[in-house]
Amino acid sequence: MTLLEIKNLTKNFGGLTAIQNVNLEFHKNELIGLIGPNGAGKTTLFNLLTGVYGPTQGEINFETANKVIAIGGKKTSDIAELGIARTFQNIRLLKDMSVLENVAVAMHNKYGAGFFPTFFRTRKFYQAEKEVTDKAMELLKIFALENVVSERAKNLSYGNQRRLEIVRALATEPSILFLDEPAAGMNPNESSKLTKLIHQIQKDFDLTIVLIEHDMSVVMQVCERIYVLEYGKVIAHGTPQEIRENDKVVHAYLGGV
Ligand SMILES: Nc1ncnc2c1ncn2[C@@H]1O[C@H](COP(=O)(O)OP(=O)(O)OP(=O)(O)O)[C@@H](O)[C@H]1O
Repeated sequence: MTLLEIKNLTKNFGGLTAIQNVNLEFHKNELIGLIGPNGAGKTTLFNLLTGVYGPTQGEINFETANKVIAIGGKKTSDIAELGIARTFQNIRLLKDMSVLENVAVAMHNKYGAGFFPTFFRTRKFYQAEKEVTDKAMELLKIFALENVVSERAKNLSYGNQRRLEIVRALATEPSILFLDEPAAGMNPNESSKLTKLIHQIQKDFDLTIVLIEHDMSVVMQVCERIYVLEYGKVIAHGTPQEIRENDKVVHAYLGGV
């Protein structure tokens, strides 16, 4: 079943067309890879899907609560509220806050107790606070971060910062999660562990995950379907096996060598 559909999507930056007439769809509960050479338009596509940019042309339709909503050009916060979450290529954490606080802030909208209970510290306030902490701890455990909950985010290792970013995105209880190079900068062992974890959470949380990743072994291992972008266009789409054997893809990556 289609969760998110993109129709004839185009994004121009002045004279440069970063996304050109792209059509694609993401289904419920699948893990999709988005690959392509540097500058192909992968991050721009994520930015269009999460409201960082508005489209120059085209439609982005997202299904939620049995309704289809056009989200192209909507504000980032409105899109997040609909159940669309993401991580960034450059890690964006609240660096001076603790690991637990980072997750709690991300959950704030969903579990916030409101002004009155918060100001007067009512039972509802303490109940909401406990709910947030329990839920945050549950997620942090899955990502093996439960022993560093009091650390400031900036003091975590690079790999743990990346994992915390994913926890923050999951804390918003999304139905679709966009991960922009989650394993970038990790060593092969860390990267392989994270890949398995992403696969696991996609199943356990009934999530749709779209993954931008340069490491082909990662993409080929876990993704059910793959879209390949080059110069802002979809040049191929299919199963890992089909993509591996696609001449256009081989050409795009190897430059016809
Ligand atoms: N805000 C912007 N203003 C102008 N040009 C931009 C902007 N954002 C992206 N571009 C251009 O759009 C094209 C696509 O960039 P994008 O970052 O989406 O590619 P990418 O596939 O994510 O690349 P990489 O794998 O290197 O991260 C590039 O030519 C880039 O320079």
